[in-house]
Amino acid sequence: MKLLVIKIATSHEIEDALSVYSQDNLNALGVETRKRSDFEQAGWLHDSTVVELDDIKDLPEDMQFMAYFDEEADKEDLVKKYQKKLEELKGYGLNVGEGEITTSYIADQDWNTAWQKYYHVIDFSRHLAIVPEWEDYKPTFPDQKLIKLDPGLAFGTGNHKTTQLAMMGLERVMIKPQTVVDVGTGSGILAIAASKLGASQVLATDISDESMTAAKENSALNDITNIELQKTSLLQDVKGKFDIIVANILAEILLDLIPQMDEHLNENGQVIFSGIDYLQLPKIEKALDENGFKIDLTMKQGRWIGLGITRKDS
Ligand SMILES: C[S@@+](CC[C@H](N)C(=O)[O-])C[C@H]1O[C@@H](n2cnc3c(N)ncnc32)[C@H](O)[C@@H]1O
Repeated sequence: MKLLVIKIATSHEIEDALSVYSQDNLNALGVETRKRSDFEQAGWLHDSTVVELDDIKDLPEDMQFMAYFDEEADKEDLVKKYQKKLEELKGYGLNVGEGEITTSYIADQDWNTAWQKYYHVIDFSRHLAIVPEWEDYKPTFPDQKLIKLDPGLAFGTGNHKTTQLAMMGLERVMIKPQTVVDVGTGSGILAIAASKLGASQVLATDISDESMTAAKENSALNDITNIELQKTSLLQDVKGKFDIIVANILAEILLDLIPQMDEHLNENGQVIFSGIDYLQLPKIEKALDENGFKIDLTMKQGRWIGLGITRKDS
């Protein structure tokens, strides 16, 4: 079998936006970037070996973004969608660089394992470490909890800044064994983090089949029995109320979640949002205000924003 590769000559400013769009909206099997700054940094780091940038084959002007798809995927349609996305991002005032899109096919014999070389242990905090299934890790603190993970085709390796912001938020708000709903669970990473941090019961929802498979397998990998899965859009058809709602999804989708939150949040409940590009923050603030919520905590990594939210009257 072969893979379709879509390569975009672009700018590092839109790396995260293209990664999330490729995986969430276009179901890419994987994404990869080559940045000029990485090569330049290599020249600095190994100061005994001066890296001659001119000698590097196919050196990106700024960044090359590669997305991998099944060979049956509609190439022309994907190219059109990427062109549209670049236009949209440009409209937000972002630098999209050259924007040239090329396509090719490669044999996929190594793909399933080749990407594993990019995922290593993330010693995330004093409380949590994310450990790929194929790696060994001994915690520095004896009570540091390990999240064992094989993300499969679902989003959520722990490497993404948006996942990390959501985990920071969870660590901040979980102060007793509370109930949690993880909306858009992907690999299940946040649901597992919540369970490991002491949640009494966790519900994880997602619209994608890949996510349901990955989250189920990852719960089992971590010997977790208090995570329930429900395939649905956001909190639609979800029964009951929770102490904590956590959601790492793009802002446009969070806007649909906000009106559903009151019905599913216990008294004094808390909400953690991540996945918000800073340019989209005003829209989120307005929707929260209109729905009776206020922001108590704002976290930022790069251009991504994470929020801690409560009801206005709490
Ligand atoms: C950015 S990923 C986050 C994955 C994981 N929670 C993490 O933090 O790494 C967003 C996830 O939301 C899911 N998603 C997108 N739209 C959704 C919707 N309307 N309802 C439920 N899940 C949705 C996607 O399938 C994807 O798994």
